[in-house]
Formats: sequence, structure tokens, C-alpha cells
Amino acid sequence: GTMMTSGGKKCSSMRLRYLTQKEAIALDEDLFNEYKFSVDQLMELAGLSVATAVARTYPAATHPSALIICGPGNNGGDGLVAARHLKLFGYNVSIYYPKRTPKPLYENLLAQCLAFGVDIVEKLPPPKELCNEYQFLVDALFGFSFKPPVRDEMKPAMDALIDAGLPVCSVDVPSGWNVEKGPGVIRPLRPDMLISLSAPKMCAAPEFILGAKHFLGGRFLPPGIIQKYFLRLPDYPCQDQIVQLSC
Ligand SMILES: NC(=O)C1=CN([C@@H]2O[C@H](COP(=O)(O)OP(=O)(O)OC[C@H]3O[C@@H](n4cnc5c(N)ncnc54)[C@H](OP(=O)(O)O)[C@@H]3O)[C@@H](O)[C@H]2O)[C@@H](O)CC1
Ligand SMILES: [K+]
Repeated sequence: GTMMTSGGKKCSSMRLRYLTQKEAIALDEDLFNEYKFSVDQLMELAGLSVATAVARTYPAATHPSALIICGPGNNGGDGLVAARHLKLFGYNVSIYYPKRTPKPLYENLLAQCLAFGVDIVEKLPPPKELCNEYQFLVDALFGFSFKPPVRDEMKPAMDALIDAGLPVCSVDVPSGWNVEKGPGVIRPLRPDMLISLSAPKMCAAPEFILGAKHFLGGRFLPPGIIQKYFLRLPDYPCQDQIVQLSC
């Protein structure tokens, strides 16, 4: 079923199925091995849906500047793609990307960000000072492959997300959370919005994300995957790359 949000947008209220960490990893492998997608293809669509959901939630008129915090894996790659699209949408975009995996995929995405005028932040200011420069943060630190606890090398990035007091959009999984059991730690990241990619993971259930806005993006699942994993996904409206799940 669908409900209307206060803004008159359609918002799906159907009962979803939430993936375990194992299922999320297996589904991802099926897309590459069985369905012959390349990671670049899916990352571009994933990152574009992130940028679209962000732009719908934080209009550039009131939220002109964003800091995107990118991790070492594909979740960070989604962040690099989203950074480029947000720049194209008219935002001032900076990225913090402390651990750069030396693979052509990430190197190329970073080179594209630079060519589009995305700023690179080498050292983070104290979390409380981030609000002097940015109106929101994008959490592209860890996705469905994360295993807690957060290692020391990523603590400054985590602290920025938790302590800045700015609204945070989490990509696929709120970073630092257990993919299945949710927040788990004493002072977890509390995102203002979450965009699940391809299908929501268990930590995206309402009892964990509480009042956060929830979107689904990554409109690329073949019917065979939907059947194999017994997915119940809402319909994407028209040609949209995202659908809002909670109002
Ligand atoms: N299927 C889909 O729909 C698509 C999914 N996509 C995206 O891919 C994401 C999954 O990406 P992923 O598998 O590359 O892993 P991800 O979660 O980014 O992190 C792994 C990195 O984090 C590190 N790390 C782990 N634990 C850590 C710790 N405790 N403390 C510190 N570091 C830790 C780990 O390091 P390692 O343990 O290997 O040394 C590794 O470097 C998914 O969520 C979605 O956003 C789209 O791009 C395409 C379509
Ligand atoms: K994340």
C-alpha cells in the first residue's frame, strides 16, 4: 500500500523483508557473477540514488554545503559517486576520504570528483566546528560488510558523524551499526535519514532507525534475484531511482 506524506509525496507502507548480512553479501555476488553487472555500473546507480534522496531531503537553498565521509570499500565508492552528482545538482561538496584503497575504480572516482570541483578535506576539524562549514553530512563509511567494533583508524570519521550535531544521511547501513542487530553501542550514530540500496538490511527495521526518514534506492535488481531472496519491494514511482519507505 501507499500513504501520502505531508508534502503530498507517495510513501510506501508495505511490509518489507530485511536481509541478513550473509544474504546481502550473497545477493551482491549474484549481481556480479550470475547477472554479469560490473561494480562501476551498480555503484553509479547506487550513488545517483543517494544524491537524489539527499537532494530531496536537504534542498540546496537551505543546505548548500555537504561533507561526504567515505570509507575504504564500496560504500565509500557510493559516496564518491554521490559527491559528483551532488556537485552537479548545485551543492558545495567536500569529501573526507582517509583510507584510499589503491584500485582503479576508486582512483578514477576520486579523479572525477576533483575534475568536478569537489573539495578534499585532509584533516577534519573538531566535530563541533563542522557546523560552521556544512549543513549536513553523508555517511558513506561502512556498508553491509562492516564487522564491529570500529577500528582506531576510522574513529575520527566516526566521531565526526556522531558528534557534529548535523543531520546525517547514512548510505545503506548506518556506520558502526551491526548490520543485523542495529546500533549496539552506547553512543551510536543516529542518522536523520537512511537510504537502503537494492533491499533493506535487518538494521533498517523501524525499531532500530526510530524516526529516521527511510528511502530505498538502487533500482537495478533483476526478477531472478527478487524471487531467489523472497524480496518484497515497493514499486518505484514512474522513472524515479528512489522510493520513500517511511514518512
Ligand atoms: N549489492 C548492492 O546493492 C550494491 C552495493 N553497493 C555498496 O557496497 C557496499 C558494500 O561494500 P563492501 O562489501 O566493499 O564493504 P563496505 O561495507 O563498504 O566496507 C568494507 C570496508 O570496511 C572495512 N571495515 C570493515 N569492518 C571494519 C571495522 N570494524 N573497522 C574499520 N574498518 C572496517 C573493510 O576493511 P577490511 O576488514 O577488509 O580490512 C573494508 O575496507 C554496500 O553497503 C553498498 O553501499 C554498491 O556500490 C553497488 C551495489
Ligand atoms: K554507511
